[in-house]
Amino acid sequence: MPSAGVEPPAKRRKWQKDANMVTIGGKAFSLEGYLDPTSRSEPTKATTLPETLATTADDKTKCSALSAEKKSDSRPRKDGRTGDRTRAPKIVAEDAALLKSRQELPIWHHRSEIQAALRNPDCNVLVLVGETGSGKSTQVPQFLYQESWCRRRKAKPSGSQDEVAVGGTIAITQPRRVAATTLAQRVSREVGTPLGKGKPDGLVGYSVRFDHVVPRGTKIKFLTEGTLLQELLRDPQLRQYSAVIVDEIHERSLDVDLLVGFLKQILTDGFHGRGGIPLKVVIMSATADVDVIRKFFTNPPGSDNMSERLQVVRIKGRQYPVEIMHEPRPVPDIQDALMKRILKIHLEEPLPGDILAFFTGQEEIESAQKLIEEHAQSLASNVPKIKVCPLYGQLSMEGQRDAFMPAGAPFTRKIVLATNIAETSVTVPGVRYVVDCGKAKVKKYRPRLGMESLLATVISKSSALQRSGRAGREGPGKCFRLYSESTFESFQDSDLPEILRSDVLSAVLTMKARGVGDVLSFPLMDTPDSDSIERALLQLHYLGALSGDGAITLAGETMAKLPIPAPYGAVLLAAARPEFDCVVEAIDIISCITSGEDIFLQLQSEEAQEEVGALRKEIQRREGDIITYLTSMQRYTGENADRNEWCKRLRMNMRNMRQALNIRRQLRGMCLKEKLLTGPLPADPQPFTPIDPVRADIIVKCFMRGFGLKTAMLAPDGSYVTVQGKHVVAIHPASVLHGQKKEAIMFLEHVFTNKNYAKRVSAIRANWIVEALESRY
Ligand SMILES: Nc1ncnc2c1ncn2[C@@H]1O[C@H](COP(=O)(O)OP(=O)(O)OP(=O)(O)O)[C@@H](O)[C@H]1O
Repeated sequence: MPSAGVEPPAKRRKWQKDANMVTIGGKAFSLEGYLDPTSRSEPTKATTLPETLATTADDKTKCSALSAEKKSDSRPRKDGRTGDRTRAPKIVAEDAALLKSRQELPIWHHRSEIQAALRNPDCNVLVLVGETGSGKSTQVPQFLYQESWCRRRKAKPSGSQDEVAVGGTIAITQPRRVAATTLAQRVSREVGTPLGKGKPDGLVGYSVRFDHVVPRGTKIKFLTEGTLLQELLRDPQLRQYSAVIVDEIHERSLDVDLLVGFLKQILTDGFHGRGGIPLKVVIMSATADVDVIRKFFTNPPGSDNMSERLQVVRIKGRQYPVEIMHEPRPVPDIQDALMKRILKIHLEEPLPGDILAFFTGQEEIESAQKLIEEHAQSLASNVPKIKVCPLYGQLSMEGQRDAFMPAGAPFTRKIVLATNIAETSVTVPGVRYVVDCGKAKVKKYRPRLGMESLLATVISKSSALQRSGRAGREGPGKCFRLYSESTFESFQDSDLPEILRSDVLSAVLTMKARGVGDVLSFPLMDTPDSDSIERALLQLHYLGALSGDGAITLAGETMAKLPIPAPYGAVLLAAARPEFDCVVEAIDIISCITSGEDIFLQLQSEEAQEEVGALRKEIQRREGDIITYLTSMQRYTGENADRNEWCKRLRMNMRNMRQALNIRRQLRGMCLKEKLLTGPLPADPQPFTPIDPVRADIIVKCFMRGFGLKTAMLAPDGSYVTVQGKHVVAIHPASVLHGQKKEAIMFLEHVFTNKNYAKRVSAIRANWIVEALESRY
């Protein structure tokens, strides 16, 4: 296939002269399909569904299910769980078109088989494997929520005198927020109780970080794996649920591995803590290794044999075909190839049909967005307009939502630029064309060095299949792989589970907080090496999360509840102590750090660096990066006029700053709840006063309570040598301290890219290291 190219300006005039043809990369393309926008094209398919819907046969069943629910219905509590009160959701009849599309899904014909498998009192685990788009995520919870075993019941857990309510709701987990929220929206419409403002009742809800929408009467709740793990800390037997559906298990995130470990514990302890009422577990994926899952659930060391309790259902086929195209040979420059392919599709393929392109990271997406938008300005009037929507994990929920809305204007194509967050589970409405760059940024942790690397690496076959599965969901689709067929054949079948390649600190803390005494014998599908676990135990002890005998401390319990890595949790706990008293400032800093790749845009040209460097002087601090983050947040929230304009002037990442505000709000709320802060806090905007150097030192010292082990001393040869491990590190070029010599430094991140780098660096005194290492809670 010839390579396409971005039209050089000189040739653009030709488009205006000869509107039927354009030349890209030396090849002429016809624009016939676009020539008469009014008659030939339609806007991309709208996804908003009518609110007034026709009554269907299914509604009768649903209404009776709901009237049964009336007797023991639920009202949301502050913690997002449902109570046992009487109030049924108001039913809106289901759209006939939606029902028809459900019935056309391959999984529809397996409805009875799935229901029968779980009705069997001996079967508590169902493994469901079906192709992408076969209907697993949207349909399975709907097949199950009216089953009699799914009713809320009263039971007396062993050792308790009182009856408690058990079951009534189905939890369905997703690896990411975007999948959980969009699936909840879709399923809520399919069951006829669409989610929305002013709709307190409904059968479907969701719970993700920053957002909990759990209407009264919720029977199906979509959650991220992390949110369900948080619920496990409060409710170790998951008593509010009758079933937990673990979707997209093939992703093997650290959270999902922990989650199935806890589920297995609940399954194998005889449900005593649930008053004998079983919890059903459904494991789903298009690309999972069934043998691994079967082995995990049927061979519990030291417990009864589960082999009869596990069933497997396989669903064949997908609704629409996806044509897969490979490059004839490897492409030299991925970013360039992505741009060319996207623009080529835009010129060659007719509307309707949006594009979803997979990039490696936020930075790559942002630079591509800029180029495509610039290019869109110069398109001839008879070529469709372009709406670019970025989609990556750190983008705020509102920012992500755009990608799921129709382009919004006639004769416009939506082009979604995504990281692998759109790889599994999601349906991006309108998408017919997928472009897969064949790479993803993957975090790898080297426990001995305590160092993380984030490098773009080739994806697995499983990822490639998932990516192509994003096309062909609403009609036949095409997937353009920017690698050759033989390259695809060389990919590993699946990715290495996260637990084997990342820091297990937070996983060990979660286990401890959930009462796991011996972490090494916790049931895991893949066990990290004992060195990594021991290191995590030692670090948690240093952070004050574990006592000398390995039990969780009160401080550790609080850290486990906070939605940030344990070292930042330790910083917040220290900040609440009278000698530091800087929780508000610590939250500002942590919010900036955890909001995305960086709040400061990286500037390519030296000219731009010089120009912005002068402007950024007003926020840069000689103490280093963390006080610079603090000043940035204080200036941003203190901005009275136009915060976006302020970001533009200083070349700050507007999206990340907005996300930082969300995190700040959430952390403030949690710190008030945990009594680390006393309210009320002054409302923004507050007048900006630069923090004085004495207070700045106090804040840096407070951060050392979480990062005392991430320190380095200046050696006589001018290099920095880490206190732990004695490795040479360089200050990262993105740091305000880059190129400077300080007595000692503390860094919050240790990464390897082309060199061993310390990131987010602060200047410290050597004696502060001793103080921090000797301190204990
Ligand atoms: N938000 C949505 N908007 C429009 N259609 C949707 C939406 N979500 C799902 N669908 C439709 O429902 C079909 C089934 O989606 P579902 O997510 O249940 O499949 P799946 O088998 O779980 O796929 P995967 O394995 O890729 O997650 C999609 O192919 C699409 O046609």
